[in-house]
Amino acid sequence: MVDHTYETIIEDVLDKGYSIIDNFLSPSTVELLRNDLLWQYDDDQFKKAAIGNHTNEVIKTGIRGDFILWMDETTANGPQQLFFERINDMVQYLNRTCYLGIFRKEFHYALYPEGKFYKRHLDAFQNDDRRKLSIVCYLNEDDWQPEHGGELVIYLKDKDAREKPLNIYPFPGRAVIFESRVLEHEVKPANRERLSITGWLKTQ
Ligand SMILES: O=C(O)CCC(=O)C(=O)O
Ligand SMILES: [Fe+2]
Repeated sequence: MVDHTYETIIEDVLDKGYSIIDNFLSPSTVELLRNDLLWQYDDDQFKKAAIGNHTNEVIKTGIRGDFILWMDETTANGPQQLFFERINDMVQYLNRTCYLGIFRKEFHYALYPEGKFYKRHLDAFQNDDRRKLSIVCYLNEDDWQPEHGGELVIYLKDKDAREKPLNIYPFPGRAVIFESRVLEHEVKPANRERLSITGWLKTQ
């Protein structure tokens, strides 16, 4: 059966390299995940995010200032299961219709304290290019406004190859999907805590 949301995602990513999907997660799922994130954060389960992967990771607060907690699907609690069901449904569709060959994924919760940011970067590692698609899902409060900041800026190119940044606000329920190896992006500081799930669909 044709799913219009997924078809739009596929078309967007092929055309433009990214897709923005509002209501990717329902308000009730966002609230459950937000409460779970905050509970785990208060329980000291998060660690300072590092740059690089397991073999060469370093903490550089001048580059990124968020705290993360990796999510394990095999031990997922109720809210996390809702999240993985949503992702798995999408991945199955992408694999079936586009032969994307995604059979691994990794996701983490992220909390950016007020004023923290993640400087311009690419999500693919120098020593590992298995990350194909990056996905960010925002878990912020319903009253998040543009003046709270915290934009995801993606650096697009216009048809003359001139750089054209696009600001995307982290509204709750919204997901942004983009090609990990292609699109440079950054997270601007917000004037309140900024909550999300970030992850990658991988080919191996
Ligand atoms: O939170 C976002 O909007 C993007 C996060 C990001 O770029 C990353 O974790 O690699
Ligand atoms: Fe990133």
